[in-house]
Amino acid sequence: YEKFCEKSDRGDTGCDESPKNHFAQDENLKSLDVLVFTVATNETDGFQRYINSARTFGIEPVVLGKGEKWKGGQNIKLYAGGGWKINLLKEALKQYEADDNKIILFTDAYDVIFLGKLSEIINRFKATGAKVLFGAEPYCWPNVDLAKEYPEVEKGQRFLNSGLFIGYLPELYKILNKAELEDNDDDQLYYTLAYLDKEFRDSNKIKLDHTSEIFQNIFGAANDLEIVTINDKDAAAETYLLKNTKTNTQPLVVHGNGFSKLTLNYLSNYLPSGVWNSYEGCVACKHGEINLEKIPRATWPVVHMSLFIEVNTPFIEGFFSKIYQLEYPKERIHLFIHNTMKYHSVHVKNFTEKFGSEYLSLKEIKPEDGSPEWSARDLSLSQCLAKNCDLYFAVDSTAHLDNPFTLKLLIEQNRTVVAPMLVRPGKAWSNFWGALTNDGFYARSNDYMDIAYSNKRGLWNVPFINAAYLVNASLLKTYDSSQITYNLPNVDADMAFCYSLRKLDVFMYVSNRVDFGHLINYETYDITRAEPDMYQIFENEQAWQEAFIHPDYFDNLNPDKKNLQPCPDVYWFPIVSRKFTNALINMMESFGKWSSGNNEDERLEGGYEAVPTRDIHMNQVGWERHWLYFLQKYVRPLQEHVFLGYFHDPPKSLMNFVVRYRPDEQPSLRPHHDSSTYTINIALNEVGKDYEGGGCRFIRYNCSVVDTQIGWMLMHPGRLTHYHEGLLVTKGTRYIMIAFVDP
Ligand SMILES: O=C(O)CCC(=O)C(=O)O
Ligand SMILES: [Fe+2]
Repeated sequence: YEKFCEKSDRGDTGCDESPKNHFAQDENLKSLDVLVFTVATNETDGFQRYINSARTFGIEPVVLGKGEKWKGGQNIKLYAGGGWKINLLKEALKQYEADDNKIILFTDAYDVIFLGKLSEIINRFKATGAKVLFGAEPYCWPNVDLAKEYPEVEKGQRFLNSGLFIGYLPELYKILNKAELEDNDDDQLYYTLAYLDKEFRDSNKIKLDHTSEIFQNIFGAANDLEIVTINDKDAAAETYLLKNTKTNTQPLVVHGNGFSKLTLNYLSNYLPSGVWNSYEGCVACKHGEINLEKIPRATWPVVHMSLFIEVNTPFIEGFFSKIYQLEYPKERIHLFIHNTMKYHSVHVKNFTEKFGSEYLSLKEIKPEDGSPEWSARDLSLSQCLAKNCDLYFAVDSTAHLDNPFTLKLLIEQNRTVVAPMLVRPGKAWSNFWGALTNDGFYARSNDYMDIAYSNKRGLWNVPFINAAYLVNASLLKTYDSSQITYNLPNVDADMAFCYSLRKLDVFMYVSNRVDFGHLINYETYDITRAEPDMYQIFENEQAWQEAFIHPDYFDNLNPDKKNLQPCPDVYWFPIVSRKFTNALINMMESFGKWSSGNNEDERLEGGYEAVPTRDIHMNQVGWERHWLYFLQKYVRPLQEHVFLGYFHDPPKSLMNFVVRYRPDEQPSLRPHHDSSTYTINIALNEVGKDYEGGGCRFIRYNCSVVDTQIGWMLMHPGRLTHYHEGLLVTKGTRYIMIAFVDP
């Protein structure tokens, strides 16, 4: 399938296709009489990786079978191919028949990478004394019964693998012509029988690379392999080598045969040395990138953006606003929304009614439609094709794309499948898996934590992604809907999808080259509460702050900023957002059990309140822990900022409540001291609009704050100096949030 790089009608896309490797120059390459052959019908991700690794060392393999239909039989999944590979090679070598010194290196393509120079490969080959050398593996395949016919070995692997071999042309040619074989016969069996013919083996000096001097087949040997890091003081960056710790060798060609493809994918994040290093991050991820800025916006790829709301999700408004803020022309985006949650119908409606018409098209699947996740996801893939999309972009409601350039950057990355790395902040939970168990479930790779915490940045080939990812639609056009699907019995939709991609050897990349955003934790979300997002301060701190803290809050702490002081030692700060003030009022009014305003108060330890208000305590709505955390995290720093030298962490507060003043209920509060070291008093609604009158008067200073600002907080000492009263509310309802800190 095509990449944008190869689209001629897109003009100069800034594609950089050729890997450059400055330290791997092979000076001896030209003098070598070697030909490198491989077989590949399609330019898959694996093929691209193979070619890139070859070019790193200046190797240009001859690709046989390019563009043809695979004729190598059924066993493509287990071993890279069949007899067809042999017949292709035999045909290709015909033209060289008389050439005695010529050396032929054959490798599979999709699951192979080069780790070293061709001249070094030749040197090591010559040192073996073999005329033809095959790679070795621990399994006798495809015919186990032949195992006993193999010579015993002291060290290394005993059996032949046909994915990697090297030989002089005459001897190799003899092997290729030893017997007839059909295109769909097994190539490994063919070579095995040639090898097991002792007389033939000896006369043609056919050997196996038992100890992986050159060839490393991974299957069955993954535990023997280790990536070694070499920090050379004089080098610009560290180098990486593959080491076989069992044989103590450093192989030069590595083959992810059988079920070891994922191991090869892991290794190829670091190998060949130069694709990634800790100074520059990923070097290889620049290959094939495009630059959208070089293309007129009106011709930017058409994206089918599919949003999935499969769980009740905190901060869904934030989710939608980040989707809306993505830096991409909306007239190039088809929007598809699958919502299974009735609770979110109103949020979806708010978004689509306001912004839906800006998109190229809009399709919505509602909870009433009752379609299961996999079918909605499969449908969205086929919608993408029906709309002739260039790209498919899936985003789950738990994925907050904080970086507005996310979509654009992913497109520019220009990979078949790429996900922006998203994590639950401070947690190891992310939207990718570094490794898989044998039965396809989560396993942790060695580098998982380093990637999840962005200690290592790059573009990582991984076996599982979810929550947000971009798929090049040419992939969807290449395979049919039974091959790429979210529908698989007994597995959830994401796992089914990734399984289909793995089966097709499509690479899934996750990028943390920059910060893209974060994941929402939905596990404790309780939609039976009024304002459930308010209760998410612990689970989703970052989103909570974004939603509920005043946009100017952090400016309060700026040393150059003069904090407002409307009365002596009464400080005034913006602290919470309108979302917060609305939510807190709603929490209290939904609960509704306002106190009587009498002195008797059974909520208090002493049962008596000298200066009662009409109020509801935070613990009555199950929000006390949250409030105390808010005090510690957002209020305490302000206190330390203005009342110097007083430290009390965490702040204590027993009395935390919302007060309601009304002309016909309790309209004012008589002069009093608070039993606090300091008191905070947050205005929850708007004077002049929601009520008239009100405010707080500090009697000793004859100073009143009456022009209170919604979301702003007064902070004042509680005792002795700051004798105060609540002024009369003459109309409407006034709400304030009060806490007596450090009583
Ligand atoms: O109405 C005001 O702003 C003051 C309230 C107050 O002093 C209190 O609740 O202790
Ligand atoms: Fe007070």
